[in-house]
Parts: sequence; structure tokens; C-alpha cells
Amino acid sequence: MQLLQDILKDVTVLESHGPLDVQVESITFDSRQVQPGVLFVAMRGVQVDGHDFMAKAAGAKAVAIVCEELPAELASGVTYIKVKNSGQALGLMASAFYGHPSRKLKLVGVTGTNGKTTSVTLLHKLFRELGYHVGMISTVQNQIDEEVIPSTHTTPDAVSLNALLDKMVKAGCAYAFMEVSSHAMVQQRVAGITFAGGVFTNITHDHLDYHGTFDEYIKAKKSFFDMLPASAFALINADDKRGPVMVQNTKAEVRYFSLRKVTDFKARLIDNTLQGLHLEIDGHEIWAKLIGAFNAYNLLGAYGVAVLLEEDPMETLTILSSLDTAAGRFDYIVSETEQITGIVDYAHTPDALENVLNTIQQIRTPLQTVITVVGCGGNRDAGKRPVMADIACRLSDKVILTSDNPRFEEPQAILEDMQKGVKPLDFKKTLSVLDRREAIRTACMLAGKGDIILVAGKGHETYQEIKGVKYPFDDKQVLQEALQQLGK
Ligand SMILES: CC(=O)N[C@H]1[C@@H](OP(=O)(O)OP(=O)(O)OC[C@H]2O[C@@H](n3ccc(=O)[nH]c3=O)[C@H](O)[C@@H]2O)O[C@H](CO)[C@@H](O)[C@@H]1O[C@H](C)C(=O)N[C@@H](C)C(=O)N[C@H](CCC(=O)O)C(=O)O
Ligand SMILES: Nc1ncnc2c1ncn2[C@@H]1O[C@H](COP(=O)(O)OP(=O)(O)OP(=O)(O)O)[C@@H](O)[C@H]1O
Repeated sequence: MQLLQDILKDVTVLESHGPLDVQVESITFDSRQVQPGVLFVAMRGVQVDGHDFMAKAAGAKAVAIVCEELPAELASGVTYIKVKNSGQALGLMASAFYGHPSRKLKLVGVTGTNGKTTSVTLLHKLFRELGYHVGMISTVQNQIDEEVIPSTHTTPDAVSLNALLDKMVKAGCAYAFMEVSSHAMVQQRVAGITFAGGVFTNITHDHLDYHGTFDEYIKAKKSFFDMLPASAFALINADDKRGPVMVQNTKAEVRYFSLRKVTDFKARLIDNTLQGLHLEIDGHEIWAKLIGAFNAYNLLGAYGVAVLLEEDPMETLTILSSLDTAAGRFDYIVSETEQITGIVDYAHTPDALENVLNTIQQIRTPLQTVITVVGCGGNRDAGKRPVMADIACRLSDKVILTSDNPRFEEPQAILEDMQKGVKPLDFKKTLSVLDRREAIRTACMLAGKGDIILVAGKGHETYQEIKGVKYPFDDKQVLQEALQQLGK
């Protein structure tokens, strides 16, 4: 419980009506959650405008309402606060409500199109091994040390985020590592959060359904570095051409990492096999268990963060070399009878798919056939569908196009969008199988001794989202069962 006037301390109030010395029991931006004593924040959304629910919130006895536009009629017994931006106000108020938890630990945010989950997972594991209590906020799951807290978003809303950070502080966490999505930046989910550092992994074509243009997407990512304080570091992948743009206006101390240039943190990829990576980082050779050239970037980024947080470089490298990957990220099984390698990967963007397939191409032998099963999600960026089909064809011997979370779109229509990317010369090696289970089974039937099957797109997810319902579905399990049933 906090006084409204205390919660509002950092907020620029344009107008206020009603007492400010009232007690606020909790904060919500959903009128359906309002109970007596709750502060309701009206937010403009993609579907509806939260301002349309102010009367409902007042009727449910909200103690106060924060909004960008006051209603024509003010309900009695409710304090109304007008602000310029509800999202920003929500962030600042949520931080104040929970006693600014982000200032009580060292919080590092990771942003970029790919590599966020892997990076924060590596950092969480690394700092646990270094002996700290550590929090993690990620797409797959949130964690306080080994306690798992289910995750609904890559970056939670401002109230959930501050509540989670508060829990981490109370559990004695000295560090927390979190993913910062571009959606979160636009919606100001991290407003009021104090970061000790920020990491930029890379940026490629994604989420254009939400951001509209690539420039807007870049701007959203850049705004994370704009908000970092002077006391923070900004660790940037120098091999991504948008790296320097990210830190054009940052106050943070800028550091770069690279596999190609001489920068603050430098690595060289010596070998990349199905058994792991052989790297040279800052002049020291290490063998890591992670597979794929892109993981060299994730390892180097994690190393850079640890060194910037004043950890011992040698100890950091020793621990990094012992770490496993995050769930569903180049996860693999090898079948018993025919030694078929089945790889499950979360790659659901053109760049990630290209990376995974390039990795497989680098580590395959000429005798191994590479079969890719891939789909594209519904109600998301449609532009990437033909691009992903083309990449799959270019870098595989056989391709099975299928469904992947069609959501409210017709799966057949998504498949047809993907088929447009298949070049005439590739028609022969491409099949379309609408049902994902059947598609995986078909791949297993086509696979011969020692071949490689990549099932891309869902990784750790254990469901298929069809018309608002999440049906249980686990790529790795389906793959394993199909190989077993076929006696392979
Ligand atoms: C596109 C998007 O980001 N949507 C988020 C947004 O929802 P919205 O804009 O659709 O909200 P809305 O339904 O229009 O409602 C507007 C406001 O009215 C309120 N409302 C609504 C109805 C009502 O009866 N009463 C009421 O008060 C709502 O609570 C909301 O505050 O605000 C909601 C509350 O914070 C989020 O849960 C929701 O995330 C949805 C579920 C989502 O899928 N988001 C994804 C795209 C997302 O954020 N992804 C990124 C990661 C992307 C990546 O890198 O892969 C993430 O950080 O997770
Ligand atoms: N640094 C990287 N550069 C390019 N691709 C990467 C990188 N790291 C991982 N990937 C690929 O992208 C996939 C997604 O990785 P990861 O989950 O770590 O990224 P993410 O940014 O968290 O994505 P999302 O928010 O969609 O979960 C991986 O399975 C891998 O194929």
C-alpha cells in the first residue's frame, strides 16, 4: 500500500482532480481487474482504448484513474490524474509503488532480433556459477536462482516487471538479466527502470506487422540505449551494421564486441562442429558446448558483460565453456538405429533460420541429407513467409513447409504465402504438409541413415496456437516419437 502522491513523484501531472493523499492498494491497466482501492491506468491499445473503460473502473470503485484524456463526467470518490503518456506514467508509478527495485540490484537488459533468450540464459547460468543470487526475465521463463516463474511475454508489463524485480531483490539477487523487446520499448514497459547495462545482439527483418517499417523497428530498439543512464554500459555487436546507430544518442559508456574487427571484446571462431565451438576470446582458447557460429556472439557478449561487471575474465571463460544452451535452441537428439540427428530450433525469423541452416551446412558431411521442416506464424509479419521458404530451399536438400501457430489465419493461406518463395528449380525438393505432426513424420520417413532433420520455429514451445486455443505440441517429443515408431 502506498500514497497516491508518493507514487506520482516522478510523473509529470498535467491536471489532477481529487485528493492525492489516498492509499493505493495496487495498480492495474485492465478495468476487469479493478477492485476498491486499485489505481486504474487507461492505456490506448492495439485492439481497444483503455479510456473507454474508465467509467467501468470508477464503477468498480477504483481509488484513482490515470489517463491521457479526462472523461466528460468525473465520478465522485475517484481521483483523476491527466498525463501526457499513460504507458510512461504506468512505468514510473509501478517502479515507485514497488520501491524502485531496479535500483537495488544490477540489471542488464539484452535487446536485438535474435539471441536475447540465449544471452540472458547464459548470463543467468554464468552469474549463478560465479556464486551470486540471480534473476532472469525471458521469453522461455523467468527465474529467481533455480525457482521458475512462468513467463507470458518476452518483457513483462510494467507492473509485473516491477513486482518480479521486487521479488528478486527480496530473494537477495545481486544481478538480474532481462530481455527487452521492441514491443516493450514502444509500450514503455521499462519506463522508470534503472539499467546497469544494455546489450545489442543484432537487428534483422522482424515484427514489421507491429512496427510498420524497418526504420520504426530500429528506432524502437535504439530507444532502449537512449534511456540508459551515464553510469550504465552499452555493449554493442560491432559486426551488425546498425550497431553504431543504436548508441548514437546514448549517455551510457559504449563498448563493442566483434568476431571480425579489433574491438573492446574480440573473438575468433576456430572450429564449429556438432560437438561444440572452439573459440579464441581475448587471446584465450576455449571449447564451448554450444553449437553454431551465432553462439560465438552470444558467448562473447556474455563474456563482455561479465568483464564490464568486473568479474574475473579467466574464471568467466572457464564457466562459459561448461554451459549448455537454452531450451529449444539447437536442441538435438540422435536416433538409436539409424543415427539420424533431429534438431529442434526456435528459429522463426529469416535471419535465425539462415543462421541455423548455415551452421548445419558447416558441420554436415557431404553424405548427410539435410531435411528442413518449417512454418510461419499467423497474424504476424507476412513478408517473411516467402523469404523463409526460399532460405529453407537454398540451404536444405529437402524441405517440408507446414503450419506454425496459425492463430486466427487460415493455415492453408499462410502455406501459400510461403510457397511463393519457392523457386521453380526447388519445386522438386519441396513438399507442403499442413499438419505439423504429419510434416515431422514425413521428414522422418524421408530421412536415411545418418541424415539431419531440422524442425524450425517453435523450439521450447509446447503448444500450437490455432484460433485462440493452445493445443499441446512439442516438436522434440513428436520428432522423437516419429523416429521411434518408424524404427529408425
Ligand atoms: C501487440 C501487443 O504488444 N499487445 C499488448 C497490448 O495489448 P493490446 O494493445 O492489444 O491491448 P488492448 O486489448 O487493445 O487493450 C488496451 C487497453 O485496454 C485495457 N482493457 C481492455 C479491455 C477491457 O475490458 N478493459 C480494459 O481495461 C487493456 O488492459 C489494455 O490496457 O498490451 C497488453 C497488456 O500489456 C499485452 O498483453 C499485449 O501483448 C499481447 C498479448 C502480445 O501478444 N504481445 C506480443 C506481440 C509482445 O509483446 N511480444 C513481445 C516480444 C516480441 C518478440 O521479440 O518476439 C514481448 O515483449 O513479449
Ligand atoms: N546471436 C545470434 N545471432 C543470430 N541468430 C541467433 C543468435 N542467437 C540465437 N540465434 C538464433 O535465433 C534463435 C532464437 O534465439 P533466441 O531465443 O536466443 O533469440 P531471441 O532474441 O530471444 O528471440 P525471441 O525473442 O524470438 O525468443 C535461436 O534458436 C538461433 O537459431
